[in-house]
Amino acid sequence: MLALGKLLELTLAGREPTEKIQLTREGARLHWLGLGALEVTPPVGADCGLDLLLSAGIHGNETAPIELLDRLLQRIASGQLIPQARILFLFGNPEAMRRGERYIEQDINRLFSGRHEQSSGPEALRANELERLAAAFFSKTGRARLHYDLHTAIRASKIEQFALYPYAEGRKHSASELARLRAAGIDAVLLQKKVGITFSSYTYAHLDAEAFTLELGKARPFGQNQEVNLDLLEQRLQQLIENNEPADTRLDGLQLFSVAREVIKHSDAFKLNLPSDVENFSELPVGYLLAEDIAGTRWLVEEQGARIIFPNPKVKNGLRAGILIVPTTL
Ligand SMILES: O=C(O)CCC(=O)N[C@@H](CCC(=O)O)C(=O)O
Ligand SMILES: [Zn+2]
Repeated sequence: MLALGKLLELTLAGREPTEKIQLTREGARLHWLGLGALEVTPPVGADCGLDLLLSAGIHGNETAPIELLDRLLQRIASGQLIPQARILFLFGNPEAMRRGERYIEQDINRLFSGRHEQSSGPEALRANELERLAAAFFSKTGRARLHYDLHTAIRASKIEQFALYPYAEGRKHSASELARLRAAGIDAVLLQKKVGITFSSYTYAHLDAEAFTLELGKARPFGQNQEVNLDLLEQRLQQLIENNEPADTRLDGLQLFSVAREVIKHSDAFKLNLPSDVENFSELPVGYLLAEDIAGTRWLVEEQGARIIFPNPKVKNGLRAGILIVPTTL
């Protein structure tokens, strides 16, 4: 296998490879662009016109997707997988990955779409660099652009594998992208209703890519991901890379939700009225007092069929401490 196939090892060791560009025997080109960043170009004449950005490790302790990208890249570097798509592999937060932490100083996934400019520290610098790498990758015209930002969740989930589909003014969510996700084993999709500050929101709203955050199970340390079954997603990604994806337009069984409200923590007085082990997608009855905050602020559930995801009272003030979602249709 080519040495650049060991991007994960290089990233965790903080090492720069001696050779930055290598070619596989089949003519695919691997180009190391910087820490945790590698671009794959298909052999001459084999390019199907898809630009595929695959990122993981935006949160350093979410290791199952990092291991998945490592397997895919190793297969490309050893000639088992011959790419017909351009691919950018990104490991989001290398220092947090080394420490096995979600982040070092601040959540990098709240620093995109220019937010990093109002901030400082390692994550702000890295968010700027990731935006620059993604923008350069998606700068070629006339090509399909797709970004999957792979994550795992802090807590258990009633629906294990789901996606968040960002929002941009005047743009429609794509039914064929939803069908692609369904075939990849995704059971639910949350449609965002406003522009966000996450990595997938940036590539969707600013770089015109189809983009998703994929939540793939519960976060565990490296080597302990046996319970996270990524077989369907892995198979689908390989098919995308090799350009032999079966045409699949069915949405059968895919549950759709839309974001009703983001619960924002305003102060240290914020109190979330949920058990600490509550699962994502737990239903909340109308009238339930979900949270309380400074100056008598109360978050009462008003929506029929509401469910909670990502409840987290420990986030910094000003950030989202949970999302209330409701069932929807396209
Ligand atoms: O489990 C949790 O509470 C968080 C899991 C996670 O990291 N989710 C992403 C979702 C990104 C998005 O909204 O597209 C995040 O919170 O950054
Ligand atoms: Zn995450």
